[in-house]
Amino acid sequence: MTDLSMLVHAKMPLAAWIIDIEKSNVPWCNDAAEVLLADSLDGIKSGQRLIGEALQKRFSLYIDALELGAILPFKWPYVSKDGSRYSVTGTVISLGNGRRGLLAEAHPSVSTVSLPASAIATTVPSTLMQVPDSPGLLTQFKTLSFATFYPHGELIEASECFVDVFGDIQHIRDLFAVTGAANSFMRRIKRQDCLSQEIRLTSKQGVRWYKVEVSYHHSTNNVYLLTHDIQEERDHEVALYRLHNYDNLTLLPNRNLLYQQLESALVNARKRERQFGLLYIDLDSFKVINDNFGHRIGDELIQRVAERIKTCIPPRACLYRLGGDEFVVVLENTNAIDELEEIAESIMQNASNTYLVANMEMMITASIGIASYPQHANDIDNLLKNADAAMYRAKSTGHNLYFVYESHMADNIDAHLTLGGGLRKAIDEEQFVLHYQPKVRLCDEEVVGAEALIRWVHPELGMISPDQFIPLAEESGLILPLGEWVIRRACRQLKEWRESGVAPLKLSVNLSSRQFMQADLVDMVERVMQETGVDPEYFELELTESMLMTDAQQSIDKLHGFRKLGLTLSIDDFGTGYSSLAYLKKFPIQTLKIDRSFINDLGLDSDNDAIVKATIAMAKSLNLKVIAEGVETRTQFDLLSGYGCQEVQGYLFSKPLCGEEFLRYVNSQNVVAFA
Ligand SMILES: Nc1nc2c(ncn2[C@@H]2O[C@H](COP(=O)(O)O[C@H]3[C@@H](O)[C@H](n4cnc5c(=O)[nH]c(N)nc54)O[C@@H]3COP(=O)(O)O)[C@@H](O)[C@H]2O)c(=O)[nH]1
Repeated sequence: MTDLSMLVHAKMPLAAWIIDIEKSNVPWCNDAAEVLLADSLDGIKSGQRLIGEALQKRFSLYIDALELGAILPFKWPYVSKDGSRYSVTGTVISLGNGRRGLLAEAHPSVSTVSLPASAIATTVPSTLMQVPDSPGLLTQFKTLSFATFYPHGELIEASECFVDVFGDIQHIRDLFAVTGAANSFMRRIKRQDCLSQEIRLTSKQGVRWYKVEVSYHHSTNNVYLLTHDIQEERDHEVALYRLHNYDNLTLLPNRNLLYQQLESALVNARKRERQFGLLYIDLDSFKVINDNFGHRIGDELIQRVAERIKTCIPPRACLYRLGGDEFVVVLENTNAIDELEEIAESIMQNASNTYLVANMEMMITASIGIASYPQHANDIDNLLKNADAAMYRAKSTGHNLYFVYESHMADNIDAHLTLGGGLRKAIDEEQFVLHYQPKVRLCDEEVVGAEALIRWVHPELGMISPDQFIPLAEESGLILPLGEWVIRRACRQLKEWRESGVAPLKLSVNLSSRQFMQADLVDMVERVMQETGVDPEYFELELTESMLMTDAQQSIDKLHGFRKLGLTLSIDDFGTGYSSLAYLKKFPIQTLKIDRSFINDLGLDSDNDAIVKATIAMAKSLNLKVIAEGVETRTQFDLLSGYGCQEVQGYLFSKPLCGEEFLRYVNSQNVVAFA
């Protein structure tokens, strides 16, 4: 049982009923009493609940006592059909016109006395106590909030508990904030005789939720009202609703509410022949922030981003957080995709700015996918899937972009998902090859090295890029055997080139983060190098800043392990992560590779130029070699040369080539080196 259901159970209303002593019937009982007394009362029907014969006899004893002037509150045990024990307390109340009744309430009992279920109403009273005579007898009633009214609503009598809760009211309408509500309530009671309802009443504590059980009894012409405060349950229900439907961190509606809004948007759009659309937003490289600064900072950034996105969308659009770094914006009643694109642009311009988090200026960008009903899908699941596919395309094309869905994008995603299944088989069947991209020395344009880049030659899908399957290999853990295969294949290739007389070239391989965390990584590399007999001086590992910063101290130990083997180490994609200068000095690395995002706009964006110049200067001061990746134009090459960069890699010289093509390329370029 959950905490909430236990609480609700504990708050179950007490069973309460009124006994008309003279008529020996029960003019009123609440729902709980109806369940509890089902076996003991004959024909429990509204207004016709008759007391059984045995009970009638016992009551006559009590009536006698009353006539002798004693007002006796009753206490008697009661055992329900399921064996639960209760202590029933009876209190004399006025039924109007000088008639008396007994208001009985059953409290769960801790008593161990076991009595048959039929012992409902009276054994001889266990406690006899003198209480003041009517009026005001009901005021003795301490635990139940109960009141009787004349049919027009004037109060006859209220229990002490009722007065504590609602104050000294004169009329039933005093319980209602609005008179109209009171009148319609009274009309309903007369129509239905009895009703049980959850409503808001004005109490001394303010307006609160109550469960009211009301009964109009024709023979006494009285209205009986019992109230249970259910505000706490309502608060818990609201809290539970919030928990299920809102994101705790950003307080934005979550996936549940997203689906609800999309379902209703779909119904409206179909009915009115309108369109609606959504933007699927995923923050770029958010993992890097979490990994480097911890989840507390990551969470704070997510909150800031959510606030920023909210300011970039029109008031009629709704923002949801799906979890992690994923958000969705829904825009209903739109007739143009342009409107969705405008929102995407506004998010990219405003959200992709700096955020002040924990006294640090942080930058984050977002990739956005757009899909709209009915152009891109006819149902909710496909609409979300297609917006996700467009977002995925934006992410794989570069960051801080948005794409509107096109049908081929879903094919890519489908392929992406089916690739996962084939990966294990592909490793077993060695469906992979390495391609090699030359690294060129700037001063003389000689090829001095290469980067080994994996490709999957899929039997049906053809050549698949590592961007598509490396993340899957990481997720599934298959990156470990795959990574080992890459290192072994690269070492063999290096050995083959050396044996066939190629001048010494430094060959680098990429390590993935999961691979870098592998406990026996250094041992594995050492084993493969010994096995293949490669000269460690010509073998290099490329690692990213985020990998190293995840656990900087452990990284330093691991890097020293590699250095002891004699190989060199390079930081890849430099500038995109968050490595600090202090750590850079401690990492035993030899090379910085400037990320191609800085090279793209070289000469066009003064900020990028400044970053590249500063990186080169810093690398020099740390005695590190600098290589620039993604060099595609002569202008970029010349600028890098002017800034003092030592090596370049990029399409200006060559795309990654298969082993044979690479050899041909090197032979054609390095006339001098391969004498
Ligand atoms: N863990 C491993 N990761 C690997 C391995 N092989 C590759 N990768 C990573 O996959 C990413 C994509 O690689 P790829 O598609 O091979 O792209 C590389 C180059 O083709 C591309 N490049 C190089 N020059 C240019 C250029 O001038 N323009 C341009 N648009 N692209 C260019 O860059 C990729 C190399 O990047 P990097 O590794 O950062 O030097 C990529 O992240 C690979 O790292 C593997 O075996 N294991």
